Amino acid sequence: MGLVVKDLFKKYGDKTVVDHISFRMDKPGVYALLGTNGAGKTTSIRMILDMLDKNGGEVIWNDGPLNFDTCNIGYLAEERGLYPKYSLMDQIKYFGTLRGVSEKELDKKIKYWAERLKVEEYLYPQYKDAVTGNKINEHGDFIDENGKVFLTTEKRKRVVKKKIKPQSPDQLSKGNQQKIQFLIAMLSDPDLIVLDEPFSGLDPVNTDILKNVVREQIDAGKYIIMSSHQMEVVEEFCTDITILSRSKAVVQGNLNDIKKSYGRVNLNLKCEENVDKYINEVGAEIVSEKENEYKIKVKNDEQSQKLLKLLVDNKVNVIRFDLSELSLHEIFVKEVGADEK
Ligand SMILES: Nc1ncnc2c1ncn2[C@@H]1O[C@H](COP(=O)(O)OP(=O)(O)OP(=O)(O)O)[C@@H](O)[C@H]1O
Repeated sequence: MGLVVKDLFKKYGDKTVVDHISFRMDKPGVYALLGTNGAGKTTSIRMILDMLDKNGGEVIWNDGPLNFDTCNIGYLAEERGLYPKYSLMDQIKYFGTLRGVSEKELDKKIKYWAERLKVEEYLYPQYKDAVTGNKINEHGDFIDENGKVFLTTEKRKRVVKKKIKPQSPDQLSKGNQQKIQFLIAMLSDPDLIVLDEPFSGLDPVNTDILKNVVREQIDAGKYIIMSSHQMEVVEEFCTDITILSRSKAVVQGNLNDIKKSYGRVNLNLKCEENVDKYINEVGAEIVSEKENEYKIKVKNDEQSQKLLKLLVDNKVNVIRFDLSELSLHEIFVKEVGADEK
């Protein structure tokens, strides 16, 4: 069981845009496909999903070729894919049916995901009191932003309902369109979830909503491929990565192993006095310093231990001596930055 991507190759005219990319997912989890703009992530994803012809390579899902017939796929594309003028609900139902969700199931699933992603107000009729403009439920009770009743119809003198129509995609913000497309991707309860820039355009609250859903899907044993420029978010989820640069894989493998291979080279040091001279003596690099609190780049463990010994021997009061590995962001910049110059 799993996904195998072998030797993917794509050319447009003379230009190679995906140059022999291979990776595999033997178990559920998140695989991150990272890279600079134009590195070939979206093209790779489309070839993996059999939405774009390849010039070479193959993609295998559970011992057979991968496509929308052989695998229950949920795909969130990078670009907006909704028809601007048609009703959102009609489109969601249309795409849900295309993905094989039965009509009976569809309404329940849409309702569930609309609640989870907090997009109900764009999909279902909303009611307002025509006199006060206050939000009311279908019985005429006053409700707050979370739909909680705070004044019942019995206690109110009169009820004047005004129905607000659900919206069409062109009336939605970029982030809400993104959430609707994510909702569509999740309708079939997919086994393979492919998210191309899932967090782009989302505010921190909605980013958290989506992160929670991703966590849940990981726990449910789903295979997830994620492409993103937001390294901190990807780092939270992924176990394995490929970093693409100019169509080629420049870094690939298990993220922990990759981090280990660079060593613990980030040192946060806090002392009770200025220790520039000791840091310079061992040849480490001061990245920043504020009130005797240093961010330092060391070459290796030997250099950091030498510094610690020097501080202790000279009776410096050390408040913090904290070594850590490179972040994914730093690895990305290190590997791809040189290529881009
Ligand atoms: N239909 C096409 N015809 C010609 N070139 C194309 C076509 N589609 C993509 N490309 C080129 O292929 C390369 C890879 O594009 P792709 O969209 O896969 O990059 P990406 O890594 O997803 O970038 P981004 O992070 O900016 O979305 C780019 O140089 C792009 O210009």
